[in-house]
Parts: sequence; C-alpha cells; structure tokens
Amino acid sequence: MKPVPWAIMPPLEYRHAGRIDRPHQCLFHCRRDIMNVLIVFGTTEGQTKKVAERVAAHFRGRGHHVELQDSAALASDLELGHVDAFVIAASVHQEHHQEAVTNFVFAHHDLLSTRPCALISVSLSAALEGHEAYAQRYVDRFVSVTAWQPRMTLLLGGALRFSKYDFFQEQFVKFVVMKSGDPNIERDHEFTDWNALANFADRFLETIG
Ligand SMILES: Cc1cc2nc3c(=O)[nH]c(=O)nc-3n(C[C@H](O)[C@H](O)[C@H](O)COP(=O)(O)O)c2cc1C
Repeated sequence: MKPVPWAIMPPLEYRHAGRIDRPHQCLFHCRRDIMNVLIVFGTTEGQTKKVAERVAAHFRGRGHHVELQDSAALASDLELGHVDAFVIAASVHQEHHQEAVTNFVFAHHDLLSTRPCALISVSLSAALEGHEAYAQRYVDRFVSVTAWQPRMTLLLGGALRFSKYDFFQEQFVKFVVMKSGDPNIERDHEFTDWNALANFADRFLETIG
C-alpha cells in the first residue's frame, strides 16, 4: 500500500475542550522546521495577554518566529501571506469572546481555513468544577458564528481580579458566572493552568512541525 502523504492525513486527534474530536479536514500549505506563527489575542483585564505572551515565549523557545497582535489594535491592511500557523486567544465576558477577535476571524476566514489554527478560550467557567459545559458552549457559539473550525481548541481557566472590578463586574462574576457568590473566591485569584497551556502549545507544534 502506498503511504498517504502527510498533507491529506491529518493528525489522529484534536484537543477540543478536553475531549477528542474528529479532525477538521483541511489541507495545510507547508511543513517546515521554522515557522512564522501569528498569535492574535483579545483581552479585557489582561489575563489573555499574559496567556498569549506565554505561548509566544514557548514557541520562540522552540526556534519559531512569532508575532503577537492585540485584536484591539489590528491594522486593517494586515499582510498575512507569510504566516504559517495562527493561534487565536480570546477571553469570555458576558458569555462572548471579544468582538475584535470575531471580526478578525471573519475578515481572514479564507486564509485561516488553509492554515493550521489553534483557539484558546479563556474563561472562568473553564476553571470552575461543573461549569465546563458553559466554557464549551462559548466556543461552540464562536465556531458557529464565524463558521471557522480551529484545528485544536483549549478551554483555559482565567483569573479573577476583584480588586479591579467595579460593582457591576463584581456582581456579574459572583452571581451570573459563579452562580453562588462563593465567599472563598472573593479575592484575586489566577486559575490558569500554565502546564496545560505549555502541553497544548507543544501538541499544536507537533501537528504542524
Ligand atoms: C464582567 C465580567 C464578565 C465575565 N463573564 C464571564 C462569562 O460569561 N463566563 C465566564 O466563564 N467567565 C466570565 N468572566 C471571567 C473572565 O473570562 C476571566 O476573568 C478571564 O480571565 C478574563 O480574561 P482577560 O483578563 O484576558 O479579559 C467574566 C469576567 C468579568 C469581569
């Protein structure tokens, strides 16, 4: 039997919210040792910026070229032809990811569909026991609205910054997201699992490198 070229044989598994999904069937244009990776992030209080910077440092440590772009400051004439792979990272507020990230995906949908892409969705639900289904739902909605299917998805816990929230933000987080106002979590807290993020970044590189 003739070996199947790698380009039409996608990796066996994709991490999608902790479960293994069937791979998205798309062709990738290259397979190189050193890649140009663009990380586009959306952040409201800063945690996803930190996540994006961590991924960038991780990739650079593996010898790849990385550009970081805040979705809130993207140029409209962005030249992306040289980008070999994309990481989109966005956080969830009131059940939605940043609109600027959604717009970026809309605007570059065709290109994104021909390159390996990973989505990192940062939320509180991803870190709260019993709330994983909510975290998954935010991603499902994002994928459905943009009609864009990332190759891999990570649901990542974010952070709570009660010391910085105004009254409305505090009430929303306590009673809408956490559903209870758990007094044990009424202080700043970082839930991000940095090891899970590093593993995810390595697995993504494995699928394209
Ligand atoms: C006003 C507000 C609304 C939020 N809404 C949600 C939500 O609907 N679902 C959720 O899981 N997390 C929610 N979060 C938690 C954020 O996703 C979490 O704090 C994340 O770390 C924010 O990332 P960022 O600092 O990059 O913006 C909310 C946080 C705030 C302050």
